[in-house]
Amino acid sequence: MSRALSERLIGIAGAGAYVRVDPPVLQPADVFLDLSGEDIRRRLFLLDDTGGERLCLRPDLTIPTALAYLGDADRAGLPARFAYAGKVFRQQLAGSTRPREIAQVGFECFGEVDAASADVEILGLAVEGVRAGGVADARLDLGDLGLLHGVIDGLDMPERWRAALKRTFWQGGKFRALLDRLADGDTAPNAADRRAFLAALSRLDRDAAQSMIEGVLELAGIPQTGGRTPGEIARRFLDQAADATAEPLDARARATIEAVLEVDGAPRPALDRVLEIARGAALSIDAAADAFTRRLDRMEAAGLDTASMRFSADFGRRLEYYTGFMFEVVAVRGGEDVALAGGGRYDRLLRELGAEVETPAVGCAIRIDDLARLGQGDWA
Ligand SMILES: N[C@@H](Cc1c[nH]c[nH+]1)C(=O)O
Repeated sequence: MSRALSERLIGIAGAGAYVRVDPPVLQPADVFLDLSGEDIRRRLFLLDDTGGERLCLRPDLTIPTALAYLGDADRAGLPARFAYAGKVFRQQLAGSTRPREIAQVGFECFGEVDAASADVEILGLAVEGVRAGGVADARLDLGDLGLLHGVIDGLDMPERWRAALKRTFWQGGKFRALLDRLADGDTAPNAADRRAFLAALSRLDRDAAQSMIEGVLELAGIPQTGGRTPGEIARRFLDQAADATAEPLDARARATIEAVLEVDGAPRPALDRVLEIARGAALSIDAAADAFTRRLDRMEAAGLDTASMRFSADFGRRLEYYTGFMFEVVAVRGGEDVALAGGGRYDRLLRELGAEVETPAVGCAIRIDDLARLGQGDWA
């Protein structure tokens, strides 16, 4: 890891504005299993402490920074800004050439009520950081969960489906398979048998069915698969049972979601297109659209050229704690996109970690090794 580059980037936040933190590499695993999403949880390096505690190597520094903030009684509830430099650890699939150890410099801003200005402050640090690392031709990709959630929340469907759509909207094939299942039902070859089984399950008392399935899994010696506990697997079974007997997703609702997710391009015209689709489906997403516009106004006031940015409604990141604005700073080399920095807004995470008051948050991380490799500077 290029220490010189890390130090230089930490410095761009300005002396004193961001407090430097250095959270432990070993973290309690459960928090990450619960809050960072399925993709990261499959990539966790898990370890058992002899004391019985389940630990992991930190897969990111946002959650450890939030935990450090919440652990400091003098600070909790007050706005605070933190900077860090360190490695995160993620398992890679067999054959992947992606690194397991990733050096990051990051910035987190907690408790700032002016969301648009905090978003732009963080975006500005990422852009400036990448430029300071010697990459001057990076592109900015933007996403916004607010718009998509506004649309999904306005459509008629069970709450569980909304949550599933929000979790998978950026995952291409997996998302299409989910839409197919919600709209057409289960069409797998053994669908009739599965349906009969799931329908029988859905008639049982939920708690009794849950403990029965958990019992079967434990009896079969399946303690945990793909990072899921028997309890979670049982819950998913029961959810599928409920889905199998629910009214299918309406064709118009499906078409609306698909049309929104196709929107891609410069942010202002893209927003107009999303609004047009929402209006056509009699949905009101004014609050999300206003927040989006306010943020663009702030970006322009800060001297950023929004017309050259690329908004995609299906832009998503692997981490599931994001709740609104998301972005990546991307360089193209040899025809390949290399994401040098990324981040976004995560307004629920601190509450989920135990904060006593609403604590909006936004942050970003810059990937140091890729930046040092691509940049013009001599950072070795
Ligand atoms: N932790 C995220 C970046 C981020 C910081 N804050 C919010 N997001 C990552 O590893 O990509």
